[in-house]
Amino acid sequence: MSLLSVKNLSVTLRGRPVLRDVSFDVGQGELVGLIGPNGAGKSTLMRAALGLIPSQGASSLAALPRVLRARQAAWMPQSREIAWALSVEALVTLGRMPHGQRGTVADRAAVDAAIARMDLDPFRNRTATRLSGGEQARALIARALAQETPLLMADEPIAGLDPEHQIATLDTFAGLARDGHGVILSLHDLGLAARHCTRLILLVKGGILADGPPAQVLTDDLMARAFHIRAFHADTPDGPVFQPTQVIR
Ligand SMILES: Nc1ncnc2c1ncn2[C@@H]1O[C@H](COP(=O)(O)OP(=O)(O)OP(=O)(O)O)[C@@H](O)[C@H]1O
Repeated sequence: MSLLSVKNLSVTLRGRPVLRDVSFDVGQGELVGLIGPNGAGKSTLMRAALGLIPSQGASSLAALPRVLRARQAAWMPQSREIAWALSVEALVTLGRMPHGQRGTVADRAAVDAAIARMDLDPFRNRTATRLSGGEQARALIARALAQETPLLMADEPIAGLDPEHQIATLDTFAGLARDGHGVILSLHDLGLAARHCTRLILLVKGGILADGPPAQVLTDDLMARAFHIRAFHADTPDGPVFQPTQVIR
């Protein structure tokens, strides 16, 4: 079942085309990594697909009324600002708002599960604005998890996390996908993308250059064209290893 369908999505910002005719579908069980150079349009694509900025073309999510959209997709933007001095538990509980936030057993279970999944039990009663950058990021991911939506979209969710929590967060997202959710996240770490994502969409200059399983996207040719890099890759008993090694000029 398709959880998001984007057709010929285009965005122009201040008179400049930033996204051109982008089309793709995301279904249950997919962990989709959106990769591409700085400025390729990854954030713009997610924001347009969510209906947060004006666009041409069609997005099944953007077409939904706001409350239904918030029940369909949780969103973690790139900016990590937490405005209010709430406890971590209160912040995560905000994720239940699209469901009515009535403090039901289901609400409390979702909040508890999200806090545990993001390893935040020791921080539960701490003021979120007084946590470190990575801890705040984990609290915001927990808020998105507590929303319990079919689709989760996150803009660079693992940037700034330590290696343990980067891997644990991607394992959590992979687990959600295995449970039948869809996950779309932008990320710059191609090694982690290779290991954890079921599919990669490579965006360059506002258009899709490649879309498929990691092994079909992280090729020498596409890496040279998109990023001007060469990389070492190998299949190991622990899974694929992909390490960018040098810039090609
Ligand atoms: N509000 C805006 N007004 C004008 N141009 C913008 C605006 N926001 C983004 N852009 C431009 O749109 C392009 C795509 O930006 P976007 O943030 O989507 O890229 P990205 O792939 O997410 O980049 P990064 O990897 O650096 O986060 C960039 O060239 C950027 O300068």
